[in-house]
Amino acid sequence: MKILGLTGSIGMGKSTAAAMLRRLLRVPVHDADSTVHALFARDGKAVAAVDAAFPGVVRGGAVDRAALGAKVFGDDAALKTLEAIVHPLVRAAERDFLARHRRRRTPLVVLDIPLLFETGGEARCDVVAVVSAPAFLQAARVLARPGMTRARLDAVLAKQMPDWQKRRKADAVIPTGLGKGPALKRLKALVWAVREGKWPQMNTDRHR
Ligand SMILES: CC(C)(COP(=O)(O)OP(=O)(O)OC[C@H]1O[C@@H](n2cnc3c(N)ncnc32)[C@H](O)[C@@H]1O)[C@@H](O)C(=O)NCCC(=O)NCCS
Ligand SMILES: Nc1ncnc2c1ncn2[C@@H]1O[C@H](COP(=O)(O)OP(=O)(O)OP(=O)(O)O)[C@@H](O)[C@H]1O
Repeated sequence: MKILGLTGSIGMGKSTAAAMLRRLLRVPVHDADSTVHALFARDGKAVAAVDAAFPGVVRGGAVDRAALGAKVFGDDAALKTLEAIVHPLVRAAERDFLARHRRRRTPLVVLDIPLLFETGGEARCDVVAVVSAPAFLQAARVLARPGMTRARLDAVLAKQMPDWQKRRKADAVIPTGLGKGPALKRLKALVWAVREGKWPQMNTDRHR
């Protein structure tokens, strides 16, 4: 089974690319962000631990993500505490997903992980694709979200590897600044190449 890692900085179009892979190209996708959302929902596995570490952010039995985000982006120690709670649970869900698809002999799966390079996740992938768009488009997309401010965007960006570095480490770059058609075309070509074993044309930087 081949594992394609999908990553990209905030607002670069990762969720859109993941939806294309899943719905249009029929590749099973494991989405780290939605795993986190499930862990934080009512009865989610991380609710009690988050409540203990960040009093006041659990409301009605679920984690208020906006309130938690306001506490952790800009406070390195708090973000580390949160990551220590969340990341092992996300990894466990990912392991279950991979084991299920290995049993089914699925030829190709996607791991959609926002912090793939930041957490060394490329070691678990055969090929890594990065979604990327110019910074002005990224900012416009993110600032259009309700409750988002320039300061919050800067605080998140400060905790992520810069886009240029991700592009340099990736095996493939999916442009998302040119519209959905070109992004889908590139994803389609990539999926075909990985399935056929015509990839990777190894990016040696990644393996140094
Ligand atoms: C702080 C939280 C509650 C904010 O939730 P919210 O729904 O408002 O935002 P969302 O999850 O969509 O993230 C917004 C952007 O921030 C980025 N981001 C999220 N967590 C981190 C982090 N630990 N470091 C850097 N960037 C991050 C995401 O990639 C995304 O681009 C949430 O992001 C979270 O729990 N983060 C810690 C867990 C984590 O590391 N998740 C990343 C993938 S496992
Ligand atoms: N290929 C594309 N062409 C045009 N618009 C796009 C493309 N990909 C994404 N977008 C738009 O950019 C915005 C952000 O996309 P998306 O939610 O997929 O980003 P993301 O990387 O998942 O963000 P985050 O990491 O913050 O969750 C959305 O409004 C989406 O419609």
